[in-house]
Amino acid sequence: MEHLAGIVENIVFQNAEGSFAVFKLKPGEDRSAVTVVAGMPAPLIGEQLELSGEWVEHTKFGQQFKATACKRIAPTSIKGIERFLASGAIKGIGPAMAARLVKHFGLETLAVIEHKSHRLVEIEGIGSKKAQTIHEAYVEQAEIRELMLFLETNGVSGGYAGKIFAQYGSFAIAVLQENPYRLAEEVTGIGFRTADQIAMSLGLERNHPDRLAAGVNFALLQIAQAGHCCVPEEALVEQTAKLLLTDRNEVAARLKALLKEEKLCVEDLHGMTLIYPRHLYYAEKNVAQRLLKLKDKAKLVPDCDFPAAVAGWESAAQLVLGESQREAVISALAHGVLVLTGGPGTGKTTVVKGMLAVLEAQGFQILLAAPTGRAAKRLTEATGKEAVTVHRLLESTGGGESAPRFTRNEDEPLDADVIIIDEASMMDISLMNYFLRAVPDGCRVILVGDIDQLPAVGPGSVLKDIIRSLTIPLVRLTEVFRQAGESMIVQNAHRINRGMLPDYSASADFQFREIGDSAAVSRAIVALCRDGLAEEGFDVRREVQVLSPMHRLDCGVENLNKLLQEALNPASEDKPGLSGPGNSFRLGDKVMQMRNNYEKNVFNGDIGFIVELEPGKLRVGYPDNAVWYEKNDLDELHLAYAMSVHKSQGSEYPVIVMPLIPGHHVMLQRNLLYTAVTRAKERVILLGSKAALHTAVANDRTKRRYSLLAERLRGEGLGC
Ligand SMILES: Nc1ncnc2c1ncn2[C@@H]1O[C@H](COP(=O)(O)OP(=O)(O)OP(=O)(O)O)[C@@H](O)[C@H]1O
Repeated sequence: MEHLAGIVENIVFQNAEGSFAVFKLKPGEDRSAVTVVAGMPAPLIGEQLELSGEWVEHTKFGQQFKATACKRIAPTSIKGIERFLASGAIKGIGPAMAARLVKHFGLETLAVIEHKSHRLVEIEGIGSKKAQTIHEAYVEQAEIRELMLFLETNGVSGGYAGKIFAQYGSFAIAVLQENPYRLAEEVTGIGFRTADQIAMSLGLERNHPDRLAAGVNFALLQIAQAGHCCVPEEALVEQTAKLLLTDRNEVAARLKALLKEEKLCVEDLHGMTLIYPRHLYYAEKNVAQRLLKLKDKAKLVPDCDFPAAVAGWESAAQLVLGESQREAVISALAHGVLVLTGGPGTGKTTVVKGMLAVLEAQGFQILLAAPTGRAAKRLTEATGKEAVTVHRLLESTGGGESAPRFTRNEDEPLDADVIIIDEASMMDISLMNYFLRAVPDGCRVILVGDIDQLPAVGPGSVLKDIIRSLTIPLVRLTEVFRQAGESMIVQNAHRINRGMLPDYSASADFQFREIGDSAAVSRAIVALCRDGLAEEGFDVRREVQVLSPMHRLDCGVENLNKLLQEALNPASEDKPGLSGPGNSFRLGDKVMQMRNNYEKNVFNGDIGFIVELEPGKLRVGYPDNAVWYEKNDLDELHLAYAMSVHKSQGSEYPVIVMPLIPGHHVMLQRNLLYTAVTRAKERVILLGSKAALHTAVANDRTKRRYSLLAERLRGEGLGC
């Protein structure tokens, strides 16, 4: 083991995850800088480091010091102090100010900033307010550096320090020492594994009660992320024990204690014990309760001949409704809660227009909403009546993902007699709960959606469960009203839904391009977007959406995004860039918000473009607002040239391009292909192997999600 000490001169490279950096270190005034490679986040320029490691010879870059341990020391030389201050590490100090400070205070500069900040006013350009800001920024920075060191010593990337500091401030290290698992619950973007790494490094026992409890919660979180509201007890114990590498019996005993303390909830049904996280238990229970209540409590429509009212609208609209369509409009008048489902072109929007007309004629106050901004916009365009997102409807006012705050709730319900939600298949159990809590008694609720599409990304399969319960009035539209030949996309969507291969023989709007290997498919997708579709006049970044069934592999979302970014928005000297975990962003990039952020008022799946980029932060322009992201928030953003089919739900695009390759076999499912195809308005282009297409069409096995909503609606011995 060799040792090397010096001042960081500049950063050559750092990866987005903060786990690897290459930098130049100057070991002394008279020695030239050496290259250091280290598995850690990049240090600050001007920082003094003491490194341990070994000298290695790189075939291309020559001699380098490979550091395995790093100790950071506050800069001690005049030059080091100036470089450190000039690096931008302290808000309010740039290179010119750094030079002035060092010239005036010399080696004492950092001590003055920290302990005698009133003296800073001796420098031209610093008033007492600015002196205070500089002092605070320095102290905070010093604390963050200490926290970074603590994290790195415990085997965790120092890159998390900013987020952790933002949550706990000066108490951060104390919190981590007391119970590191709080990180997983309280700091967004930090999960169980990071917390566990710290705990293990601090010497916590494997079967410590805090660790077992955190493991159970993490396993439950993973289960919820897979779409379940609850999980059989044995499966939870098994998964937790595997995760923690501990004994099953100890996990089972800890789980029993958590249930006794009511930290988790439990339900016994048909000899099966199902465990819930608390919030999902109460959400499911409340959704069932509210639906049953609203179903029977609708304001009556007196003196109205329903069929005559509907016939009146048909003649006014010069349209003859199909039988099921008519039944749907009549049901909207007759029932408190109604589910309307059907595939593309079966007339859901037409029926919604009919419902609006007949319900408005009764003097009802009607609100329209959809789970995503794009779906709400489409509904507005189709009906001519303003529709908003469910979050906007409920007047979201911030809060975390697990505890959002809405102005509208049971105490301040929505002002409406009828609320119609489109794309309701995308509502997970939590959002449905928040929504139904805000619906006043007597108000009608109409849920419109296509149950053959993928279920919501979040937990539950609410719309399917409601239908499965057979307790809520339902109208299913099956007749396709779009003209045959008008759109092969709609015809093919229905073929796929029935398990038949799509017909791509003669139509330009539904194409299948057979390409053998996956790398060639990814290249073909890039060429199609950059050249083919662009030459045809499509605004590729806005009108074409590449979808993929998977995240990994050549044709997965991640790789396609990298290739498409390079092709559609290449790097150039005058285009600034910024790295986040997993993604490097450039001015002009198309990006997607990956989770609900109630503070910023942007939500999972929102798409925008980077409109401004400054050192350490960038701004994304969304259709309705523009939002700044600091470097710490960049894990919330992904490139969106390509996206998963799940994320595309609720949106429509002129052109959909999608790879279908055998390597994606676990995700080759009928409802996934169906969802992808129904996103396209003008053209679908599938590229890949026929075998993969056949597999996707034939595979209608969808995993049932654990949920007891249908059973609760049926009152099967469960409290609700
Ligand atoms: N009863 C009807 N008679 C004639 N045309 C109809 C009828 N119902 C719907 N259509 C027409 O069929 C087409 C599809 O209807 P609509 O847009 O309402 O369906 P949708 O289920 O909302 O479809 P998508 O999900 O694809 O948007 C439209 O052109 C509409 O005008």
